[in-house]
Amino acid sequence: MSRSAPLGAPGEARSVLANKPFRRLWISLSLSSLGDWLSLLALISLATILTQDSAPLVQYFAVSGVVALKLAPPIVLSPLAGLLVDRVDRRLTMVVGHVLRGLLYISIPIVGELWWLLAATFLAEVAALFWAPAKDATVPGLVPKKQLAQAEKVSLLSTYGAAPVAAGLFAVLASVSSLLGGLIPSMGSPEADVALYINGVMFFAAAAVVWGVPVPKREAPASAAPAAPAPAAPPAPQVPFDDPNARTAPIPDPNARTAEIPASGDPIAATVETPVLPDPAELAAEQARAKAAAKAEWQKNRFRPENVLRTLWEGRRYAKAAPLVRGLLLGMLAAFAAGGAVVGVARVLVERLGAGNAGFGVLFCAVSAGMAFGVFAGPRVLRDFSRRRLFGLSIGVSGVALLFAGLIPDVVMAAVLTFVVGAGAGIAWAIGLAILGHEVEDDSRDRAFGFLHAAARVVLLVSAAVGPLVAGVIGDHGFQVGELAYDFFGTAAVLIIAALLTLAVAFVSYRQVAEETEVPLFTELVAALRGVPVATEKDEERLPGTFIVLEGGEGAGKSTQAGQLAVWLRDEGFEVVATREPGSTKLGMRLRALLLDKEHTGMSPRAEALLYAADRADHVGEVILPALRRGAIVISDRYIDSTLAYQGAGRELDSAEIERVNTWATDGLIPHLTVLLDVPPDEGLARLGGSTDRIESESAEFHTRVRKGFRELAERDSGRYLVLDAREPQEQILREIQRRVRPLLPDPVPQDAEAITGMMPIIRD
Ligand SMILES: Nc1ncnc2c1ncn2[C@@H]1O[C@H](COP(=O)(O)OP(=O)(O)OP(=O)(O)O)[C@@H](O)[C@H]1O
Ligand SMILES: Cc1cn([C@H]2C[C@H](O)[C@@H](COP(=O)(O)O)O2)c(=O)[nH]c1=O
Repeated sequence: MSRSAPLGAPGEARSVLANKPFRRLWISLSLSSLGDWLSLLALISLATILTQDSAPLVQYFAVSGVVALKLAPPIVLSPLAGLLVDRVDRRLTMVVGHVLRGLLYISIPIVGELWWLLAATFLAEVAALFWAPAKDATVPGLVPKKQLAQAEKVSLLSTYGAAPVAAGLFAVLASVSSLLGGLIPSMGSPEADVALYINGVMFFAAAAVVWGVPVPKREAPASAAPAAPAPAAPPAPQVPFDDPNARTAPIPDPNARTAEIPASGDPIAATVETPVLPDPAELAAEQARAKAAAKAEWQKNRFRPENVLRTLWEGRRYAKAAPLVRGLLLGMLAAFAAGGAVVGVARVLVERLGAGNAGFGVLFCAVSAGMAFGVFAGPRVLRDFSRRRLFGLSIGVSGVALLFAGLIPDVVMAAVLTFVVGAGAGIAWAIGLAILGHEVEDDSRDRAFGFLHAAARVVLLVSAAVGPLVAGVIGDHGFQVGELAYDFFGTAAVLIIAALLTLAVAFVSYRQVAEETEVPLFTELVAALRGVPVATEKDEERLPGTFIVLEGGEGAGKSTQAGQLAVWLRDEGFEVVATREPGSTKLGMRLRALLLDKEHTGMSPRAEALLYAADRADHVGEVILPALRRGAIVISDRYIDSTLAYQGAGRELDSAEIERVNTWATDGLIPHLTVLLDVPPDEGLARLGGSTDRIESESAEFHTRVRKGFRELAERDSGRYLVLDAREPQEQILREIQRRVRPLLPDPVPQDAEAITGMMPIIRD
């Protein structure tokens, strides 16, 4: 998954939903998502009710079984779906999947037996396995490429937004049924049954809606045509694949991300027609080439449903990644585990607290709404507080809330506290994704996010399924201390254990993720709560921006790298000011002309040093400091070290004096990072070609001294320098610079929280 663009204004969401075929698919998805969440609640609840007269351990096992059977199939069996999705009619797959699920859910309350509840849950999930990839493979054919990211986000929003809605609906159903149960005692509490019937109806409605989606016919990939047919050969037929039932005109799909294989299983058979060629051997060779090319193209483009286990296996190296990435992954997964523990034990917990299904709905609603709140509000909370610190802290807050939810046997408190658990997890998820997006290199970002999503699903499954088992093993206990009676439930013990583990992870990831700073945590927190900047001793420490300088001899590639770096950082969403010395201000331009004009050959070295310092003073005052105060990233092509190397080492002036003059000229502003591009002078000068200016035309000895001067400066202050061999390829140099720059960047918190929801792991659909 790429770091997708934010959903943007609601208008953009509307524009993708204005597309009627996609809107139908989305409505179908929303209905089935709502049904999915509702079924999770109803099934857990029904399993608890069906086992209420059995031993507590049986009840815990039943709940755990439902959770496992509901969440495991998409993880374990996803490769199966991949075998079929490119081979069968997608619309039919979606319709049949929905109808089957509807029938299965309706059958559960009719049969009314635990074994069938578990079996039907599993079968419904197997049916869902095929719907999801069929839907995913259909979207690119319905939506223009530029709206694909929006389509994906709209889908994810309705998938996750459905969770609190379903929980609220379930709580309302439970309240209504207990009200009616009070009036008509023989009625019992049929809310779980009713929820499953409603569920069935929702899936039937989803099937009816998706039946009307005009799943586009596909054209054969262009490369499937014979590569170079003889003039007499007819053009390759554009054989439409897919959907014999299509009732509407095929939608042309210039952006198709997917290619389909015909029913025969041979991607080529339908696309290569025998041209009339004079030489049969040549024709056969031609056809073989075309077939191989088309097959390669199909392989490249064919839709691949997510294979969770493979993604996990391929991404295992992230467990050994740098501490920062490791800390982020660990913390985000712990946040998910905390939420999973609540979901797993909530139903039995509320029963112990005497709240029943309504309480379960409220608790589920609280944790899912808390998570949604955290994800949306997280980036806006404590804007002046370090995101890296907030990451660990919010996991810690989740842990503390979970601890109290376990300790206080009260359903109202449990609802409030589980909301806090969800909110903390949501904030950590949002911040973690934003930081991870900047930490991981562009080319491995997709894999890192894929790994995170896959791991999050497994963690959720394990925590939600194992929680009830542990609760069953611990059992429920009552304590009597004098007059005081305290009921301690197995479910509460699970919450406490989960809380302690979450707190331990919060501590570890805080240490790995939070940057080292002299500002104490409490001071920063108080300042952020009051909305004032943290008071520090030195003025420059207050500058929120980042100052990066590129140095080196003539033709080393400074301007090239400065430009590339600026492009990358702007792409990452930062304000970047790319500048250079001498000559970035009005006065500086005149000074540059004076300094580089060969008319002034023989200028006194001190005058030369002072003119460069004058240019720098103006540059710092007019360009660099204002940008750093705004929080921008300033990239300067040359700075003080150039004077130390050229006028100090090159002209053999006293470097301490040069430093003093320049400290005064710049008010002591030093860069956060200086990248030295080291190149032998003759190679660098050869790159420039053409006419030379006053400094470039200095002697070879002069340039050799300059190079040596730069290298000595870097050795003296190696922590602030990155020295690179400027003879390496430009792309490699840029990668090295990016690697070094990443940790210096300000906290990347996107303004659009939707960008983060778009990165939630797909747990269902
Ligand atoms: N790594 C590299 N390998 C080969 N050529 C490069 C490399 N980097 C830049 N160049 C080429 O070298 C030439 C000089 O590059 P550039 O202008 O970026 O250098 P510079 O250090 O800014 O020069 P100046 O000394 O004028 O400030 C350009 O033609 C550029 O394309
Ligand atoms: C800042 C600074 C520069 N120089 C020299 C180095 C170069 O020859 C020119 C600047 O031109 P560029 O090719 O655009 O980099 O000026 C110097 O001698 N001292 C300095 O402080």
